[in-house]
Amino acid sequence: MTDLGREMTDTADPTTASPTAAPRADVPPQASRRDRSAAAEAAPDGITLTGVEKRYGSHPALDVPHLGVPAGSFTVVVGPSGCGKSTGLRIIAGLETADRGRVLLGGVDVTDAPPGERGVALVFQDFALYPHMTVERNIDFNLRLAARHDRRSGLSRAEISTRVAEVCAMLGLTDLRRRLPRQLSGGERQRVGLARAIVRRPAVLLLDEPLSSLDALLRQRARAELVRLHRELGNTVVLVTHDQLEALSMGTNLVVMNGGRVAQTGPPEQVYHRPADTFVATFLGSPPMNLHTAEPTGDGRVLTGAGLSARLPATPAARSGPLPTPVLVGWRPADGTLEPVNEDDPAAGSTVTPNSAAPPCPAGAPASGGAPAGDETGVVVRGVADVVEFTGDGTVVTCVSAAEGGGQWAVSVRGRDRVPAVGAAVRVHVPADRVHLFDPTDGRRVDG
Ligand SMILES: Nc1ncnc2c1ncn2[C@@H]1O[C@H](COP(=O)(O)OP(=O)(O)OP(=O)(O)O)[C@@H](O)[C@H]1O
Repeated sequence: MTDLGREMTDTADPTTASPTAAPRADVPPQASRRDRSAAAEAAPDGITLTGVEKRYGSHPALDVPHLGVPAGSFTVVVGPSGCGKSTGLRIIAGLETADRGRVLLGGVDVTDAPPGERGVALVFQDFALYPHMTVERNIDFNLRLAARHDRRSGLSRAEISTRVAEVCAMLGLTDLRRRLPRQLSGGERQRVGLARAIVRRPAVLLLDEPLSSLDALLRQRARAELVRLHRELGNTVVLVTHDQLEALSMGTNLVVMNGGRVAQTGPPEQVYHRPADTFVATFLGSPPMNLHTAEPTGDGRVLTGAGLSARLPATPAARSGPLPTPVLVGWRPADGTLEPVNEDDPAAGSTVTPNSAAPPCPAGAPASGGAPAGDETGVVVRGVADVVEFTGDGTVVTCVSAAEGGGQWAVSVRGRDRVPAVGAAVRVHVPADRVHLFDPTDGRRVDG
């Protein structure tokens, strides 16, 4: 038996899926495998889940009434451990069967199709490589298999060799090409798994934490390469991650999951700046969004809480009806600006130490310790610096509220701006357009 002949007996591995691509919307569900694959190569398409539910025993792992992954998008799925991210990916790949619901790839119902016929490539966190094959053979295996099956549409030896060389260079594997998987570190094995999937240029690429074992530098490189690859291929990528930076920076589309459900979807900027509820608001962003309980007074434009006062604009965009009482006031640590503390402020009296060569606090800023001055809108919070953490490109100052019951909150100080010393009184202003309002009873956003 030739090498390839021996390798071909190993094709039971579902993670290698089909060497072709995903089906297309204009191909009917009953289309043959060959038709689906040919159409898919011409135009990759999106993914739709409808009414998908999955339980393990009595535990509901996934409950997705509807989720659309746009064709050609780079969709990042993020959420806490155990929220159903991998289960969803495995159901799309056909490695897991949903209890109910349908999975459509490019409008074609593949719910009952085996993994190998779905035209997707899936890369796991712990991708299983063929132990008896070198790195190079692991990577080019599916391409050689496809070429062997279909000599007309398969790639030539030279084309395969070029693609493998490209992908090895991209993932820093060139010098490891002759090694066996057992001679690689965990991170190197993971890179081979990734190379093996992307070398096929699949129309749908599913990535389950594919970068988690890489060191910071390689991870940064692989991130950029994946984004570039997606731009070049225009395929549909779904990447599962725990990593905030990956979630916000890599994708064109973000899916935030919580407890088996989709909490919010949309472009990353939109989800970050307009979180639908307190879960999304506090899950995305580091440090997380600060939340304070406050009571609207008068016409609802003025809010007061422990160590907090706020004045909202007269006509807040898209807000309908009165605010709930109490209401949760949210702001991101990076949206707050340190202001000078008035000597009369009950929390004042401590000093502020400058960073070396740092500019002073903003000149001309209102110096009152209470509500935003004059007609100014926004939120003012007051507290005492408790923990000061240097993060490289800034500093995070965690403060204890100036008033009892106001809890803790954090403000990010950019670059070399002045940083309060531990124990210093701190006053932070947040502009009105950076303030988020939520209903404490269900956590839903109430300001549009
Ligand atoms: N084979 C299984 N048997 C029983 N329970 C399972 C099985 N697979 C997953 N689960 C449970 O289903 C839920 C969802 O698991 P899943 O692996 O999809 O979560 P996840 O969001 O990918 O988590 P992580 O980020 O930790 O990988 C979890 O509570 C998990 O314990």
